[in-house]
Amino acid sequence: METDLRLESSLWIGNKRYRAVLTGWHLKWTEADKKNGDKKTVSVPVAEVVGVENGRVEILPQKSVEDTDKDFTVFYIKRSRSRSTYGLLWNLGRTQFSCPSRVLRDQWTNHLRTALKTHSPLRPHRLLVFINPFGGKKKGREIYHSLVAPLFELAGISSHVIVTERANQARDHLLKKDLTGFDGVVCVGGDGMFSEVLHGLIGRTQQEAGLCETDPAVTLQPCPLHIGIIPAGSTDCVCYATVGVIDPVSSALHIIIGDSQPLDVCSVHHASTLVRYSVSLVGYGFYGDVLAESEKHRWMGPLRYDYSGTVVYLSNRSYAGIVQYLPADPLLSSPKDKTRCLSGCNVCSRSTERLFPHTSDSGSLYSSHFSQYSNDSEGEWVSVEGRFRCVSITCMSSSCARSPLGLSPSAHLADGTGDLILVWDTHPLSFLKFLYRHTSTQDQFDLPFVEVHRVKAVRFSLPDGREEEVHEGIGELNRAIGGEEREYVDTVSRNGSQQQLAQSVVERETMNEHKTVAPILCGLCCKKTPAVSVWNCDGEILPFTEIFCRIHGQLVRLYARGIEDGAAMQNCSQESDKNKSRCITYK
Ligand SMILES: Nc1ncnc2c1ncn2[C@@H]1O[C@H](COP(=O)(O)OP(=O)(O)OP(=O)(O)O)[C@@H](O)[C@H]1O
Ligand SMILES: CCCCCCCCCCCCC/C=C/[C@@H](O)[C@H](CO)NC(C)=O
Ligand SMILES: [Ca+2]
Repeated sequence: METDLRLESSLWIGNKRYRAVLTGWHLKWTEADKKNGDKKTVSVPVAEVVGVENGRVEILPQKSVEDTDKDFTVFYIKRSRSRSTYGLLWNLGRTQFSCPSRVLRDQWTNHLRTALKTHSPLRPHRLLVFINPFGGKKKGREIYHSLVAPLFELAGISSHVIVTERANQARDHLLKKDLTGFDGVVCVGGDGMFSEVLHGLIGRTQQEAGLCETDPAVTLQPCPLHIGIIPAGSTDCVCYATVGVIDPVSSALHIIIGDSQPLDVCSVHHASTLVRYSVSLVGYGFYGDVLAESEKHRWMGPLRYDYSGTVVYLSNRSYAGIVQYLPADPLLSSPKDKTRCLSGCNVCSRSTERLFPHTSDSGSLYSSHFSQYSNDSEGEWVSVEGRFRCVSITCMSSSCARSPLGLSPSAHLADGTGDLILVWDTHPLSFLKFLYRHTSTQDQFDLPFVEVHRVKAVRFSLPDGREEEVHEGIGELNRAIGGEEREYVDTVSRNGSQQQLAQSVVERETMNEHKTVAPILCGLCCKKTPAVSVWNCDGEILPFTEIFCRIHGQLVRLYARGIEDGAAMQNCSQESDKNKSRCITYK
């Protein structure tokens, strides 16, 4: 294969002559009329070529084509460091080559296109795109049409675009409609929009596999379709933690080249109900209260979280609870080992082998069942009880612009575990120190009132009698402010079979808002600390307090590759001559 695709000739860029070589894996060009020592080689991996066009072509900010018959243009990925974040920005690099003849030009474009097909098997051909026109700063449509669609067109990807008209439209579409022919699903929006796609795809996959999602002991089937995220929300935590930057062009390029990042998913259950799935934060106490408070101030846009964080901090609350957890194998990794899960992470790669032992490559992953849960039951549960400022479970670092290293900086995207962070009740200033450390590089776990455990499952319950106390409190408050009593659990019909799914607070517009914000109102207006908080599940409020969480290793795959280590890529420029050419594109 390698020899078939090899092509070598002189090509011109402007008025300079280059020796260009296509080896199958790389396209390289070296200035020809320079002394050996001054020769610089640019090397682009074929896997990072975005498209090849005849003529002299430009795409962004506007498409322009000069249709000459001896020229061709190669578009590829070019990295640059982002000033504000840890990861690398991906931009569209472009080089226009001139050939001595049309025949040679056609040979180059044909060889390059064949090399692309051969070496990038996961590149999508057809995508289903959901745009939330109201997410974040309400720029989803503009972002997609001006920055993303031209790149998809260049890469030959056809997209079916749906601009949503209501919450949960994307989830319902994925649960019920024909998905034949699509390679992946793209969401343009924030974490809430991603969550819709996550629920739709996981639900659809289990439905087709005949598996019951409500049973926490069931080994769920990994989803066959990849998910792409074009960030256009308020927090965009999932995008930040899996790509390292919030940048629609970088994300579009990861989708185009068919990057593949497995992701752990936490299923949250109450009694015999599946409540929701989460990939980032399942948080009780501070993070739940901040979310409930922020829902009242949606009109503030992304700023609502800062405002609500301050209000909730000042209300100085802690909550009683019993936390039980099933520790993960401490020999594999630790949340305090100060490592970071970066692109090509060894801990995650070894987990793939452990979770899917019968598969040597990711392609056959979807046909395998993993027996993780039966192993889980061999572990010993640990139980703690007391008053907590917050209890958080996160399957990944949950980094975002507010917290660049995240809630748990050493958490892994795809190791089949989550990190349980217990913040015991403490003095308000000590808690502020804990919160502040999220925004810096200081260790938020190096505090006497904070514990962190790597876990496979967690159960949270209230001390005896508290659950009734809560419901009475909320009921009384509702009666006082004119709210209605209503059951939270919704019944969703899927393919004729009735399946219980806790109602998402995405549908909060149609819900009794007083119920979800009742504890907050209690705290602020009635000057009485509520007995319970609410759970924040990836930005949605859960309708239950007592929950059971289980981590499902690598249940979905994103068009991403984890965070590329900017510092390591930068060091490439100091590499030995042998590696230098490989590194030039990283500068
Ligand atoms: N057309 C629509 N009208 C109203 N709500 C919608 C619509 N489309 C999607 N939604 C819902 O809007 C919610 C918020 O959207 P999204 O996540 O895109 O933005 P965000 O909340 O600003 O960002 P983040 O979740 O990152 O904080 C989602 O939970 C989604 O279900
Ligand atoms: C007194 C001011 C307090 C400032 C607190 C700073 C701490 C920042 C920690 C941010 C963690 C965000 C975790 C991500 C959660 C997402 O899943 C979710 C959905 O987008 N976002 C939110 C805000 O709940
Ligand atoms: Ca994990």
